[in-house]
This record gives sequence, C-alpha cells and structure tokens, in this order.
Amino acid sequence: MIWAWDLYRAHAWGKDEIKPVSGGVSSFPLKDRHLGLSLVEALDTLWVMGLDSRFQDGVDWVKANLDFDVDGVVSVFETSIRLLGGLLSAHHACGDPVLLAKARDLADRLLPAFDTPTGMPYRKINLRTHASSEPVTSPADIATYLPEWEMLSQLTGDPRYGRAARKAAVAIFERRSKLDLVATQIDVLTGAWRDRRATVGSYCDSFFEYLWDGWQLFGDAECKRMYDVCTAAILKHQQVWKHGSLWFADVDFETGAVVSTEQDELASFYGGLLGQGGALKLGAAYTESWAKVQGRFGVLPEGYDYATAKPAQVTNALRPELADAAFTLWLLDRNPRWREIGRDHFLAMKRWNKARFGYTDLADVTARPKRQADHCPGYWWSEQMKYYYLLFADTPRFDYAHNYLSTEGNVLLGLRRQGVRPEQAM
Ligand SMILES: O=C1NC[C@H](CO)[C@@H](O)[C@@H]1O
Ligand SMILES: [Ca+2]
Repeated sequence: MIWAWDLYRAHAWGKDEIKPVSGGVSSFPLKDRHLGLSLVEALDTLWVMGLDSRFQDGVDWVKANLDFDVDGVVSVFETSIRLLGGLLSAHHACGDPVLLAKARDLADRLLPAFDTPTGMPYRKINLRTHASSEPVTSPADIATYLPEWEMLSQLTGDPRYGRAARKAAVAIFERRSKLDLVATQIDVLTGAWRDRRATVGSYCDSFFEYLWDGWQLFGDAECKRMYDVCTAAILKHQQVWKHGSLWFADVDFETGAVVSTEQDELASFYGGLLGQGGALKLGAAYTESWAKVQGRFGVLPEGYDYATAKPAQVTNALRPELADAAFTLWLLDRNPRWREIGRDHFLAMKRWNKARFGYTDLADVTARPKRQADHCPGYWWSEQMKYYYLLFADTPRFDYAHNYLSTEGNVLLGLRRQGVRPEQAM
C-alpha cells in the first residue's frame, strides 16, 4: 500500500485514478474533472494500517482542495458509496469536522435526485445545477444508500438523508414480483419495470446487501424483514447446484425460468452476505465455488459461465468481491479457510496485476502471460487492500467484534482511535 500510495502521490496527486502501466491519470465519476477519488477512497485504509502521516497528508489535501461545486454529471450511486462513504470513514477515523461538512455538502448535491413521484432516485445528477437525468435505473443504484445516509443524518441531526435512502429501498421492495424477486431495470418516475432479469450480481447486488445492513447497523427490523423475504426467494428460485458447486442462476423475476448461467464476478460478494444473514453453510459453499474459479484462472475473470465452465468475459477489473466475502466470513467464524482465500487473492494480485506505477486491471486473464490493461479503480484503495490487511494484521485500530464496512469497504463503525507505531503496515 505504501509503494502504491507513494507512486500515486508522485504521479497522480489529487487526481481520481492513476494509470498504473503508463503513469497517466483518468477521471471518475466526472468526465475530465477530478475530485481526488483514489485519495478519498484510500484514507481509512491508510488509517487502519497506521500510516498516519500519509493519512494526514490526504486529509490536508481534501480540506484544501476538494470542492464538489462542479457543473458536471455524476452517478448518484457511485458518488455516494465512494466519495460520501470515503469522507464519512475518514471522519470516523479522525473526527475532523471539515470532512463531515464536505460529506454533507456532497449529500446535499445528490439529494435532489430522490425528488421523484416514487421516491426512487434518478441515476445521474449535476453536482452544481442538481439537474437529474436517467430515470431508468437499477435496484443497486436506487437503494445502496441507507448506511452512509442514515449515519450522516445521525451525525448532523438532519433526518432528510436517512429518510430519503430508506424510502427508496422500500419503494423497490414494494414493487417486487409475486415470486418476491426484483429485476435489474425500473423507471423511477412510473415505477414500471423495464427488464425481467433477477440476479444477485451487478444492478441488484448491493440492494440486498443494504437491506441486511439497515438491520446490522441501525437495528431496523423492517430492513431485516425485507432482507429475509428477498433472500428466501433467491434461495428458492435461483439456487443451482452443478458438479457439487453452488451457483445462483439469473431467472425471470415473474416465472423463475432460468435466463442465464453467466455469473458476473461482482456476485462473488454474495457468500459473505448469506453468511451474515444466517445462511452460513450456503455462503461458505458459494464462496468456495468462486475460489475454485480463482484457482483455475489465477485471478477471477469478470464473467464466468457455470454451465460451460468457461469465462463469459476474459477481463479482470481488479475487483474485491471474493476478498470481501472471505473477510466477511472470517469475521463471522474465524475459519482459517477464509484467510487462505484472502491470501490467494492477494498473491494473485501481486503476481498478475502489479505494474510500474501501481496495480492494474487485466485485459485477458486467459492469455499467457495474462495481458494487463492500464487502469486502477478507486475501489482498490478502499476495499481489497483493507480486507487483506484486516484479515491478517489483528490491529488494535479495528474492533473485530463490533464493526460495519460499507459495500465500498468504508469503515463506518469500529475504528478505534488508539495509536499503533506509525508507518507500521504492509
Ligand atoms: O459495490 C461495489 N460494486 C462495484 C465495485 C467493486 O467491484 C465497488 O464500487 C463496490 O464494491
Ligand atoms: Ca461492494
């Protein structure tokens, strides 16, 4: 982390993303404007590692430079989980009120997107004008807010944020099918579904995750009930066992007919969520299914077809989900198997994704040798590097018994502000 951070400091300071092969930069979520995305995403990771001078260097940059008053359009979901979440976790680490003020300023720029007849937000918004766009969007884009936004409401005393986030999640749940399934696209103005595919992967994944999290973080029993209803339907209609491995088929949300055997890598987080929600055996089995795929290809392809046992997409986007599931399961039962999976994920990353200026996506995991792309996504700084570290470091800075990490790996509960020797980290 020190090596990658110092290269970012030298070549991409204050930019959204470093290009690890060429040493260039890329912007996200704005087009051609930078908000210091990787820096904000890295802050709580630096802190848990005891990299205090680097943490402070990043906080100082945020306080002096981060300004969301930009006439530019962003994804409400991506901006919330990455930048709002990153500011809240950094605030949780050090308590600096400027970080909370910037988090609130950002939420005030995203909140107008929720002003729709259904309470479900548009997919995009202009940070300065609040002009909202793209009313056809997904359950994940609509309902991945409650932990960050209710936490912001509690920290500021302003209930608007948590209220909007919860209303959006309920609005999706209330439009589930007779089979208690949801699909991937819905019109937030009319409430009409625009698609029929039910999946535990991208577009729906964190909708389920944040229903559970509303219960885990705030004791919201209604969230738990909604989670239980959705999970029972998934286990009933999407559960598939193939050659002894557990998969979750994509199905038609009204008939339950299988529509695809392709799994996107993002679905591999789901074993951790199943474990948290009380289905530990199934969660472990699903995580093992993905660990086998990692063992076959070295790193996980972006898509895998369990029917053909072949990659559905040969790229690798330096994603954290399998490490996320391993860390989540390890927090639940301390089974050393999960550390093995985390270790394999880490060693594979070091072997295949390491480039001159940092860690990069891959263009083809099946090529010999694997072909690198040239992009380091912001989530890498917030997620897998933190999961690997916490899996093995047993740091006094983290409460391993009572904690909460968001879908972007932001620690919103469980950081302990007690010293460890600074610069002590991997
Ligand atoms: O929930 C998420 N989905 C996609 C990214 C990681 O693959 C990341 O932004 C986050 O974990
Ligand atoms: Ca996630």
